Amino acid sequence: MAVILVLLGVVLALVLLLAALSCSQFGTWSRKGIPSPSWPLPLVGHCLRSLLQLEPLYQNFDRIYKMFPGQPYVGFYAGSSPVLLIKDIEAIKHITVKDFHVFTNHKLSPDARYDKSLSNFMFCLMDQEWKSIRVKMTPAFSSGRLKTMYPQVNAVGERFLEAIEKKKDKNGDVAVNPLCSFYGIDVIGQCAFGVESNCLLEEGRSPFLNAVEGAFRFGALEGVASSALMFSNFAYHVLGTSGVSMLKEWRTAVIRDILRESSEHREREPLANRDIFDNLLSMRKNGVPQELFESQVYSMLFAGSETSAATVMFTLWQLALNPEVQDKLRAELLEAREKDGGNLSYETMHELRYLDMVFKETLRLWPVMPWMDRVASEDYTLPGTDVQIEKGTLVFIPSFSIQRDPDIWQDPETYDPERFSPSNSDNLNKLAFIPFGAGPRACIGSRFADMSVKSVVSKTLLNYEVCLAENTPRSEAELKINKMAFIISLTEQLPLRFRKLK
Ligand code: HEM
Repeated sequence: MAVILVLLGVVLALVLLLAALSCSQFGTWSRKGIPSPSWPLPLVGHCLRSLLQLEPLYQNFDRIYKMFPGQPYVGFYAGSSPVLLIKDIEAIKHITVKDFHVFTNHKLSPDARYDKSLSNFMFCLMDQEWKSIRVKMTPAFSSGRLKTMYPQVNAVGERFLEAIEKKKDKNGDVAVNPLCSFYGIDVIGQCAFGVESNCLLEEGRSPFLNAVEGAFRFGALEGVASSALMFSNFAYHVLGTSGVSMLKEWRTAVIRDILRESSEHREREPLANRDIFDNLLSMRKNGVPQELFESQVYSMLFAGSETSAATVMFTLWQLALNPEVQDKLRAELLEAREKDGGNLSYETMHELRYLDMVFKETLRLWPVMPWMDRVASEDYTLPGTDVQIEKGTLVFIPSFSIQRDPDIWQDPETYDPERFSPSNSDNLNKLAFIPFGAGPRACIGSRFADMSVKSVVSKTLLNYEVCLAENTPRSEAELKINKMAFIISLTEQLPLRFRKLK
């Protein structure tokens, strides 16, 4: 009994010590005169609701954003870390573009001792190492390369239509989110992994899907490790040394085997038209080490599949909620298809103005990566202000909140593609539309995402009227948002009704 009491005493003392240490920076924002919500809590700062999984992180940040209307910056504490939330658009331009050399890196840069593969992902690489990989990967996303991948993407889109037919019930209802996820994985699998994955039609039987899910579906422990990495270096190292990390090597073993096979296959049977995977293979041939090469392949899959899938899902849902927008878009698509002799070409698809407006409006309301971060690599003063950002400070750019800010957007909660019409361009603050980030570190795959989302949405509308099913959520409040994920995703199936067009 006495031993137990002593042990409990030691644990309690340790927790109290940790709690006290975690508060050591809590005076940062008041010292600087930067507005900040009151009462940060030991160990969690202002993120208690997210840690208790009552709301996803982006909603937590959105609450903080809205607490200080009219203020350009807000300081808060994520765990023990002081974070500067930037609301001012000019300051965002400075951080992401003009003074990029100071804010080159993300905080999410895992320690290679615990997270070897992940620490080599393009998103996590730092400084020169990041630059060297980014430069090598950029040609994979040129217009010419995208055009040559368009037929491959279209072929996956055809399978999306087949999957709708296969899945729909007697009312024509289909849970659309799994199909969108399979579409996202098949497209990236095909163009960046060199595999004919066909998750759309094979579903559970697809070995590629099983491998991807095995490697990248994070559980609660991995979620804790990623939050710890973001918000408490100390907690991340404690977890790492105890064997808890985000992406365990054994998890990637199966997917690594598939990659080995697909690399050998591509070398034996090269494609006539080069794709992202060819670019990755050339990189390896030209001296990029195997581990770094593998991580770039995984990072395409990781960063490119669920993001595009969620965008397809939100677009179809918004079109079902807004039938007049859907009709207008279909009219544009039908006219273009007729002019093109029955098939939408790559060039035509990119000329379709209303399709682009719909794509942008969906990403304005649903930027599936709802915030971005940067870390200051040296002491920095925000131009035109006396706001000092010390070396090592974490800076957040809350795209979700900015893209719904009523001081920037008229009637921001309304889905209205017309706000992106050319006639409205004078009223639009383009810098406040940042679903793909901004500056040299913006999403490398944005144009690929544009192509793959528009392609499958066009195909769907040319073949189906997309309607609300009985149990489709009618409003945002009814959506069951995943409270654990960094990207915006749903925890429940989203049914939509598909009526075949004559
Ligand atoms: C609608 C779909 C997508 C959205 C909304 C999206 C959004 C983003 C955002 C916000 C960032 C961070 C940008 C920043 O910090 O400034 C990012 C980075 C990245 N994205 Fe995407 N993305 C999408 C699709 C894709 C696709 C299809 C690929 C690959 C084929 C991709 C690959 C990447 C990579 C590798 C990075 C890290 C870039 C770097 O650190 O240099 N993304 N994405």
